Amino acid sequence: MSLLKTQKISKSFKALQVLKDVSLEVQENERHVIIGPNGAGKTTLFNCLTGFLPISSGKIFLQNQDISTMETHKRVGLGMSRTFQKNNLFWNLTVKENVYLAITSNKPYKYRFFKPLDSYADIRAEADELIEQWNLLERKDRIVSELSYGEQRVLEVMLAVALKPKVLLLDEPTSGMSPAETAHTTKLIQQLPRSMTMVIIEHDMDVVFSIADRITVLHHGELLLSGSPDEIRNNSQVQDVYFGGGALSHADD
Ligand SMILES: Nc1ncnc2c1ncn2[C@@H]1O[C@H](COP(=O)(O)OP(=O)(O)OP(=O)(O)O)[C@@H](O)[C@H]1O
Repeated sequence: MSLLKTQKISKSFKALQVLKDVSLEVQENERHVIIGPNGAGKTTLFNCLTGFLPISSGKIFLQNQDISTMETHKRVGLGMSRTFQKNNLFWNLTVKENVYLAITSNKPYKYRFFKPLDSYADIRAEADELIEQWNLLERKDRIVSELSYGEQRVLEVMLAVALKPKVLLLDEPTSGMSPAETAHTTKLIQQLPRSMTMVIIEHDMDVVFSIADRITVLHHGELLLSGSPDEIRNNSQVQDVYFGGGALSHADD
């Protein structure tokens, strides 16, 4: 069953058409990676899916519900969570405090403002487990602005995961990470529950081919091809038009 579907969506910024009749289907439990050259329209597609930008035409469905004009916070309420290419964190709070806030935003309202969040044992335990899994234990009490860029990216992915979304949208999750952070983050993404459907924009082909069940190639705002990793790797149009031939052969499956 398709969880997230677009029907011929287009997006223009004045005279510039950035998305052209994009019809994309993301199946439930799928890890769907969007690739394409710089400026292909990948982030714009994410902004349209999540409601940060209104589409110019077409329709978007989440679990068969038409969400084309729905506000972002309502889409979040239906189970969408995303990260941004640039970090979107509470800079003056600690790592731990950022995690507490992400976790409580997903819980029924029982956490009162006059009681510190870390006095709740259930929140503390859930936060500690996440922080340890994502290798940020030593940074737990640091203010976010003191972390390295790579650590901030790790934290942002972790916060999106903490919301336990139905569909997780990650915009270049490993960009700016060190090779070790990239490897660790890729492994953790692979280990996330299958019930968490994912749409991921990624440039690093090793990461793409180690995560993707299905890949969509965007080119000049159009959907060039959606297919299995092998279909994408072996497609001559993808090779010639986008990768200039041969570039995909370096990636491991
Ligand atoms: N708010 C905006 N106003 C005008 N043009 C925009 C806006 N946002 C994006 N664009 C343009 O839309 C095109 C696609 O941009 P987008 O960021 O979606 O591409 P991308 O595939 O995500 O690229 P990259 O891989 O470099 O992140 C670019 O030409 C960009 O300049």
